[in-house]
Amino acid sequence: MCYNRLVIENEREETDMGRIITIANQKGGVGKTTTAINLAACLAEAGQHVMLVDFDPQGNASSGLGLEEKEFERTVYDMLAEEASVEECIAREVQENLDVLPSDMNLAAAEIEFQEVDNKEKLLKQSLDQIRDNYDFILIDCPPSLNILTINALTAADTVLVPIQCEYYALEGLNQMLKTVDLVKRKLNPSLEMEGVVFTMYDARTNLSLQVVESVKSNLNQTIYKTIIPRNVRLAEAPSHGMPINRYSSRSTGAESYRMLAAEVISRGEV
Ligand SMILES: Nc1ncnc2c1ncn2[C@@H]1O[C@H](COP(=O)(O)OP(=O)(O)OP(=O)(O)O)[C@@H](O)[C@H]1O
Ligand SMILES: [Mg+2]
Repeated sequence: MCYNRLVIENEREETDMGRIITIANQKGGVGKTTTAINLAACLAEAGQHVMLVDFDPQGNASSGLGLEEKEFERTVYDMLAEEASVEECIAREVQENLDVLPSDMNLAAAEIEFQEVDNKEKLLKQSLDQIRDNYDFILIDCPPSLNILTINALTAADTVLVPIQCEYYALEGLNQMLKTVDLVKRKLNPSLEMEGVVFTMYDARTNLSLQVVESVKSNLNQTIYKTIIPRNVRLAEAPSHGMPINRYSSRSTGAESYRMLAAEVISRGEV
Protein backbone atom coordinates (compact mmCIF):
# COMPACT_ATOMS: atom_id res chain seq x y z
CA MET A 1 0.00 0.00 0.00
CA CYS A 2 1.24 3.50 -0.76
CA TYR A 3 0.25 6.21 1.67
CA ASN A 4 1.42 9.19 -0.38
CA ARG A 5 -1.34 10.84 -2.33
CA LEU A 6 -2.00 14.35 -3.45
CA VAL A 7 -4.68 16.25 -1.60
CA ILE A 8 -5.45 19.63 -3.01
CA GLU A 9 -8.20 21.03 -0.86
CA ASN A 10 -7.57 22.26 2.60
CA GLU A 11 -9.28 19.67 4.76
CA ARG A 12 -9.60 21.74 7.90
CA GLU A 13 -12.08 24.50 8.39
CA GLU A 14 -10.47 26.23 11.33
CA THR A 15 -8.22 29.10 10.42
CA ASP A 16 -5.84 29.08 13.40
CA MET A 17 -2.31 27.91 12.76
CA GLY A 18 -1.02 24.65 14.15
CA ARG A 19 1.50 24.70 16.95
CA ILE A 20 4.89 23.40 15.82
CA ILE A 21 6.82 21.58 18.55
CA THR A 22 10.36 20.37 17.96
CA ILE A 23 11.47 17.44 20.12
CA ALA A 24 15.22 17.77 20.52
CA ASN A 25 18.15 16.73 22.67
CA GLN A 26 21.52 16.04 21.08
CA LYS A 27 22.09 13.20 23.52
CA GLY A 28 21.26 9.85 21.93
CA GLY A 29 18.67 7.42 23.24
CA VAL A 30 16.90 9.74 25.69
CA GLY A 31 13.38 9.07 24.41
CA LYS A 32 12.95 11.71 21.68
CA THR A 33 11.40 9.36 19.15
CA THR A 34 9.35 7.47 21.75
CA THR A 35 7.97 10.81 22.91
CA ALA A 36 7.40 12.07 19.36
CA ILE A 37 5.47 8.96 18.28
CA ASN A 38 3.40 8.53 21.40
CA LEU A 39 2.67 12.17 22.09
CA ALA A 40 1.58 12.54 18.45
CA ALA A 41 -0.62 9.44 18.70
CA CYS A 42 -2.18 10.52 22.01
CA LEU A 43 -2.84 14.05 20.73
CA ALA A 44 -4.52 12.46 17.69
CA GLU A 45 -6.53 10.15 19.95
CA ALA A 46 -7.71 13.23 21.84
CA GLY A 47 -9.19 14.55 18.59
CA GLN A 48 -6.36 16.87 17.57
CA HIS A 49 -5.27 16.86 13.95
CA VAL A 50 -1.57 16.03 14.08
CA MET A 51 1.41 15.75 11.76
CA LEU A 52 4.59 14.02 12.88
CA VAL A 53 7.69 15.03 10.93
CA ASP A 54 10.39 12.38 11.05
CA PHE A 55 13.50 14.54 10.76
CA ASP A 56 16.07 11.89 11.59
CA PRO A 57 17.80 9.85 8.86
CA GLN A 58 17.46 6.82 11.17
CA GLY A 59 13.75 6.90 10.27
CA ASN A 60 12.71 5.53 13.67
CA ALA A 61 9.55 7.63 13.93
CA SER A 62 8.41 6.35 10.52
CA SER A 63 9.12 2.68 11.22
CA GLY A 64 7.76 2.96 14.76
CA LEU A 65 4.41 3.90 13.26
CA GLY A 66 4.53 0.94 10.92
CA LEU A 67 5.66 2.87 7.85
CA GLU A 68 8.09 0.72 5.93
CA GLU A 69 10.32 2.33 3.32
CA LYS A 70 8.70 0.39 0.51
CA GLU A 71 5.35 1.89 1.47
CA PHE A 72 6.22 5.50 0.74
CA GLU A 73 7.62 6.94 -2.44
CA ARG A 74 8.47 10.37 -1.11
CA THR A 75 10.17 11.52 2.04
CA VAL A 76 10.96 14.70 3.90
CA TYR A 77 14.25 14.73 1.98
CA ASP A 78 12.43 15.04 -1.38
CA MET A 79 10.49 17.93 0.12
CA LEU A 80 13.65 19.77 1.24
CA ALA A 81 15.36 19.10 -2.09
CA GLU A 82 12.24 20.44 -3.85
CA GLU A 83 11.90 17.23 -5.77
CA ALA A 84 8.31 16.94 -4.58
CA SER A 85 5.70 19.22 -3.03
CA VAL A 86 5.02 19.03 0.70
CA GLU A 87 1.60 17.54 0.02
CA GLU A 88 3.10 14.78 -2.12
CA CYS A 89 5.43 13.68 0.68
CA ILE A 90 2.83 13.33 3.42
CA ALA A 91 1.72 9.84 4.45
CA ARG A 92 -1.91 10.50 5.34
CA GLU A 93 -4.04 9.09 8.15
CA VAL A 94 -1.41 6.63 9.31
CA GLN A 95 -3.72 6.56 12.31
CA GLU A 96 -6.95 8.48 12.63
CA ASN A 97 -6.06 12.21 12.77
CA LEU A 98 -2.36 11.48 12.36
CA ASP A 99 -0.29 12.24 9.24
CA VAL A 100 3.44 11.58 8.95
CA LEU A 101 6.23 13.09 6.88
CA PRO A 102 8.47 10.04 6.66
CA SER A 103 12.23 9.99 6.49
CA ASP A 104 14.96 7.62 5.40
CA MET A 105 18.75 7.48 5.02
CA ASN A 106 18.69 9.99 2.14
CA LEU A 107 18.25 12.71 4.74
CA ALA A 108 21.77 12.02 6.02
CA ALA A 109 23.13 13.72 2.90
CA ALA A 110 21.27 16.94 3.67
CA GLU A 111 24.09 18.53 5.64
CA ILE A 112 26.52 18.35 2.74
CA GLU A 113 24.04 18.72 -0.08
CA PHE A 114 22.33 21.85 1.19
CA GLN A 115 25.60 23.51 2.24
CA GLU A 116 25.49 26.03 -0.60
CA VAL A 117 21.72 26.55 -0.67
CA ASP A 118 20.43 30.01 0.27
CA ASN A 119 18.65 30.05 3.62
CA LYS A 120 19.67 26.47 4.30
CA GLU A 121 18.49 26.81 7.90
CA LYS A 122 14.96 27.71 6.77
CA LEU A 123 14.21 24.90 4.32
CA LEU A 124 11.92 23.00 6.70
CA LYS A 125 10.18 26.16 7.87
CA GLN A 126 9.40 27.19 4.29
CA SER A 127 7.72 23.86 3.66
CA LEU A 128 5.85 23.56 6.96
CA ASP A 129 4.53 27.10 6.72
CA GLN A 130 2.58 25.97 3.65
CA ILE A 131 0.63 23.33 5.57
CA ARG A 132 0.58 24.37 9.22
CA ASP A 133 -2.96 25.70 8.93
CA ASN A 134 -4.13 22.16 8.22
CA TYR A 135 -3.08 20.88 11.65
CA ASP A 136 -3.55 21.55 15.36
CA PHE A 137 -0.07 20.22 16.12
CA ILE A 138 3.03 19.50 14.09
CA LEU A 139 5.69 17.55 16.03
CA ILE A 140 9.25 17.25 14.72
CA ASP A 141 11.47 14.35 15.82
CA CYS A 142 15.16 15.40 15.68
CA PRO A 143 18.34 13.38 15.28
CA PRO A 144 20.79 13.15 18.22
CA SER A 145 22.98 16.05 17.14
CA LEU A 146 22.98 19.82 16.80
CA ASN A 147 23.51 19.69 13.05
CA ILE A 148 21.75 21.54 10.25
CA LEU A 149 18.72 19.26 10.57
CA THR A 150 18.18 20.21 14.20
CA ILE A 151 18.82 23.87 13.36
CA ASN A 152 16.14 23.62 10.65
CA ALA A 153 13.74 22.01 13.12
CA LEU A 154 14.36 24.75 15.71
CA THR A 155 13.95 27.44 13.05
CA ALA A 156 10.60 25.98 11.97
CA ALA A 157 9.24 25.57 15.51
CA ASP A 158 7.16 27.62 17.90
CA THR A 159 8.49 25.69 20.88
CA VAL A 160 11.11 23.09 21.86
CA LEU A 161 10.36 20.09 24.04
CA VAL A 162 13.44 18.46 25.56
CA PRO A 163 13.14 14.87 26.80
CA ILE A 164 15.54 14.15 29.65
CA GLN A 165 16.36 10.59 30.56
CA CYS A 166 16.38 9.93 34.28
CA GLU A 167 19.99 8.77 34.49
CA TYR A 168 23.22 10.04 35.94
CA TYR A 169 24.51 12.06 32.98
CA ALA A 170 21.13 13.58 32.23
CA LEU A 171 22.34 17.17 32.35
CA GLU A 172 25.46 16.54 30.30
CA GLY A 173 25.24 18.48 27.06
CA LEU A 174 22.01 20.15 28.07
CA ASN A 175 23.65 23.56 28.37
CA GLN A 176 24.95 23.24 24.83
CA MET A 177 21.44 22.40 23.71
CA LEU A 178 19.95 25.42 25.49
CA LYS A 179 22.68 27.68 24.05
CA THR A 180 21.79 26.44 20.56
CA VAL A 181 18.11 27.18 21.20
CA ASP A 182 19.12 30.66 22.31
CA LEU A 183 21.30 31.19 19.25
CA VAL A 184 18.52 30.11 16.90
CA LYS A 185 16.15 32.42 18.74
CA ARG A 186 18.49 35.37 18.27
CA LYS A 187 19.55 34.75 14.69
CA LEU A 188 16.84 32.77 12.94
CA ASN A 189 13.58 32.45 14.86
CA PRO A 190 12.87 35.25 17.36
CA SER A 191 9.54 33.76 18.47
CA LEU A 192 11.06 30.40 19.48
CA GLU A 193 10.17 29.44 23.08
CA MET A 194 10.96 26.53 25.34
CA GLU A 195 7.95 24.21 25.53
CA GLY A 196 9.55 22.50 28.48
CA VAL A 197 11.40 19.51 29.76
CA VAL A 198 9.90 16.01 30.00
CA PHE A 199 11.48 13.32 32.16
CA THR A 200 11.59 9.91 30.50
CA MET A 201 12.38 6.35 31.56
CA TYR A 202 11.72 7.12 35.22
CA ASP A 203 12.28 4.09 37.39
CA ALA A 204 10.40 4.37 40.67
CA ARG A 205 12.48 1.52 42.14
CA THR A 206 15.72 3.46 42.04
CA ASN A 207 16.79 6.47 44.06
CA LEU A 208 18.74 7.64 41.05
CA SER A 209 15.65 8.53 39.01
CA LEU A 210 14.29 10.59 41.86
CA GLN A 211 17.65 12.30 42.39
CA VAL A 212 17.88 13.22 38.70
CA VAL A 213 14.40 14.74 38.75
CA GLU A 214 15.19 16.70 41.93
CA SER A 215 18.55 17.93 40.66
CA VAL A 216 17.17 19.02 37.28
CA LYS A 217 14.31 20.81 39.01
CA SER A 218 16.68 22.75 41.23
CA ASN A 219 19.34 23.47 38.57
CA LEU A 220 17.35 24.14 35.47
CA ASN A 221 15.34 27.26 35.08
CA GLN A 222 12.87 25.71 32.65
CA THR A 223 9.26 24.71 32.53
CA ILE A 224 9.03 21.09 33.58
CA TYR A 225 6.05 18.95 32.65
CA LYS A 226 4.22 17.46 35.60
CA THR A 227 3.84 14.20 33.70
CA ILE A 228 6.86 11.96 34.14
CA ILE A 229 7.20 9.10 31.67
CA PRO A 230 8.01 5.85 33.50
CA ARG A 231 10.30 3.15 32.22
CA ASN A 232 7.77 0.73 30.75
CA VAL A 233 8.57 -2.36 28.73
CA ARG A 234 5.47 -1.88 26.56
CA LEU A 235 6.90 1.44 25.35
CA ALA A 236 10.09 -0.33 24.31
CA GLU A 237 8.18 -3.14 22.54
CA ALA A 238 5.64 -1.04 20.64
CA PRO A 239 7.92 0.20 17.78
CA SER A 240 8.81 -3.33 16.69
CA HIS A 241 5.08 -3.87 16.17
CA GLY A 242 4.83 -0.61 14.23
CA MET A 243 2.29 0.81 16.64
CA PRO A 244 2.11 3.72 19.04
CA ILE A 245 1.56 2.78 22.66
CA ASN A 246 -2.14 3.70 22.75
CA ARG A 247 -2.77 1.03 20.12
CA TYR A 248 -0.17 -1.52 21.15
CA SER A 249 -1.05 -1.57 24.83
CA SER A 250 -3.81 0.89 25.50
CA ARG A 251 -4.00 0.33 29.27
CA SER A 252 -0.28 0.22 30.00
CA THR A 253 1.30 2.80 32.29
CA GLY A 254 3.23 4.00 29.23
CA ALA A 255 0.00 4.73 27.35
CA GLU A 256 -1.56 6.43 30.37
CA SER A 257 1.48 8.64 30.88
CA TYR A 258 1.63 9.77 27.24
CA ARG A 259 -2.12 10.50 27.38
CA MET A 260 -1.47 12.69 30.43
CA LEU A 261 1.40 14.43 28.64
CA ALA A 262 -0.86 15.07 25.63
CA ALA A 263 -3.51 16.59 27.92
CA GLU A 264 -0.85 18.84 29.47
CA VAL A 265 0.45 19.92 26.05
CA ILE A 266 -3.09 20.74 24.91
CA SER A 267 -3.87 22.69 28.08
CA ARG A 268 -0.66 24.75 27.77
CA GLY A 269 -1.84 25.99 24.39
CA GLU A 270 -5.08 27.15 25.97
CA VAL A 271 -3.49 29.34 28.63
N1 LIG B 1 9.76 5.16 28.84
C1 LIG B 1 10.46 4.16 28.28
N2 LIG B 1 10.45 2.93 28.83
C2 LIG B 1 11.16 1.90 28.30
N3 LIG B 1 11.93 2.03 27.20
C3 LIG B 1 11.99 3.24 26.60
C4 LIG B 1 11.25 4.36 27.10
N4 LIG B 1 11.51 5.44 26.31
C5 LIG B 1 12.35 4.99 25.36
N5 LIG B 1 12.64 3.69 25.53
C6 LIG B 1 13.57 2.88 24.72
O1 LIG B 1 14.85 3.46 24.81
C7 LIG B 1 15.50 3.46 23.55
C8 LIG B 1 15.80 4.89 23.12
O2 LIG B 1 14.57 5.59 22.96
P1 LIG B 1 14.32 6.55 21.70
O3 LIG B 1 14.62 5.84 20.43
O4 LIG B 1 12.96 7.11 21.86
O5 LIG B 1 15.40 7.65 21.98
P2 LIG B 1 15.94 8.79 21.00
O6 LIG B 1 16.31 9.92 21.85
O7 LIG B 1 14.95 9.04 19.91
O8 LIG B 1 17.21 8.07 20.37
P3 LIG B 1 18.12 8.67 19.17
O9 LIG B 1 18.95 9.73 19.83
O10 LIG B 1 18.91 7.49 18.69
O11 LIG B 1 17.20 9.22 18.14
C9 LIG B 1 14.56 2.74 22.61
O12 LIG B 1 14.93 1.39 22.55
C10 LIG B 1 13.19 2.88 23.26
O13 LIG B 1 12.32 1.84 22.94
MG1 LIG C 1 15.24 9.07 17.82
